[in-house]
Amino acid sequence: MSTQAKLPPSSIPLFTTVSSFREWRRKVYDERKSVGFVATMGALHEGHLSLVRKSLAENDLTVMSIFVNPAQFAPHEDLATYPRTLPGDLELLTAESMMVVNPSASEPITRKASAVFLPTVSEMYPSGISQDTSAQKGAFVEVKGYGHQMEGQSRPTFFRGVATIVTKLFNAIEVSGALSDPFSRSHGGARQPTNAYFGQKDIQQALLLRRMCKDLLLSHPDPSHVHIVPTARDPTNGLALSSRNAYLTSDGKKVAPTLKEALTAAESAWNEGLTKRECVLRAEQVIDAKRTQARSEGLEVEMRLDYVQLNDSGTFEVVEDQSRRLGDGSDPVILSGALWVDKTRLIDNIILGDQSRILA
Ligand SMILES: Nc1ncnc2c1ncn2[C@@H]1O[C@H](COP(=O)(O)OP(=O)(O)OP(=O)(O)O)[C@@H](O)[C@H]1O
Ligand SMILES: CC(C)(CO)[C@@H](O)C(=O)[O-]
Ligand code: BAL
Repeated sequence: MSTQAKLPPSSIPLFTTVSSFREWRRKVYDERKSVGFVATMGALHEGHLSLVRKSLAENDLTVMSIFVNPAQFAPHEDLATYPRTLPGDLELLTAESMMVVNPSASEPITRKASAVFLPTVSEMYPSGISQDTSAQKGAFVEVKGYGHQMEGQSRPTFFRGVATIVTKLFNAIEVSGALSDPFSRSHGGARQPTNAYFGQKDIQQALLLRRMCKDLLLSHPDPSHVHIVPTARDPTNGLALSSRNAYLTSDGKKVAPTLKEALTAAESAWNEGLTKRECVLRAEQVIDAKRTQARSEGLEVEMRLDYVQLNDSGTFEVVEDQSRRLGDGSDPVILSGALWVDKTRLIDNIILGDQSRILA
């Protein structure tokens, strides 16, 4: 099944071309299997594995893609140095298994990941890909009006790159199932994955992708099959797990949890009824205090706050004050932030209001 000589050994089938992947997908379509899809850039950690576990629990089969997508990195960003750890990733994924009770079988069955899609850059971008958007050729997907706030303010070309690659990945898993087929109808046509799983850590990305599925009238997944899974954290200090945490120095690791602490302080301020400005001030105070402490302890680390923001989770528009009431049936508010620790950019968020309206 493996189509590339240099791939590490793997008991999970690996596919590097769209055609070989689709062949596999067609076969499982014919076998009437539901498929869960977890898109990643590799360098796997517990956060990725939490998405895999949810998919294993909810689908017959689980597929992961590992692809470091050049189009979502700006020219000055870390495409060249992004951690690439395929052998370790495959070991972690292979170790994941889940017992599930299948009503049609007498014994519980064990589910494991069923396939990994590892395309090359030229497979995903047949017209080539430049990180300079003005030099790009080919088709791209933009979700207008939802990509310039929060992360998009600091990374203006990021969401265009993400929306484009995720559309391609969804399409790569397409099979031409007959829409008249009853199984196909109940699974939205079986042309794209049954369920897709994204992490809350990248909340704007996940919500924007839901919006994209809605606006492009995608049926597989339709927006209700785009699931958002809570952020997995380091249990000792609350730091959101992230592949880029691997860049942190030992001093950097000591201050990295400050972002979550700052957001928690802002959350308390919000719960006291304060305005956005006051909430942001609280967060900044936490970071300033940690910077002072780090200096006094002789840590060699620089911290620079990129932003702390409050945004409506439906529109992404900035929420200025409590006149935007929670609990009145309206969309929750996202309290999010980005912090540079030396050259590592950390992001995190807290959902204010009814999380169940977003996480599912
Ligand atoms: N801590 C986490 N908890 C839950 N999901 C996560 C976590 N970290 C990443 N994910 C999700 O895993 C998927 C793949 O993410 P990706 O491969 O970019 O990893 P990452 O750790 O977010 O990397 P980076 O450091 O580049 O942000 C995304 O849907 C992302 O939101
Ligand atoms: C969704 C994604 C795999 C697209 O490249 C990436 O942005 C990520 O890993 O979060
Ligand atoms: N986890 C989001 C991918 C990125 O920052 O490029």
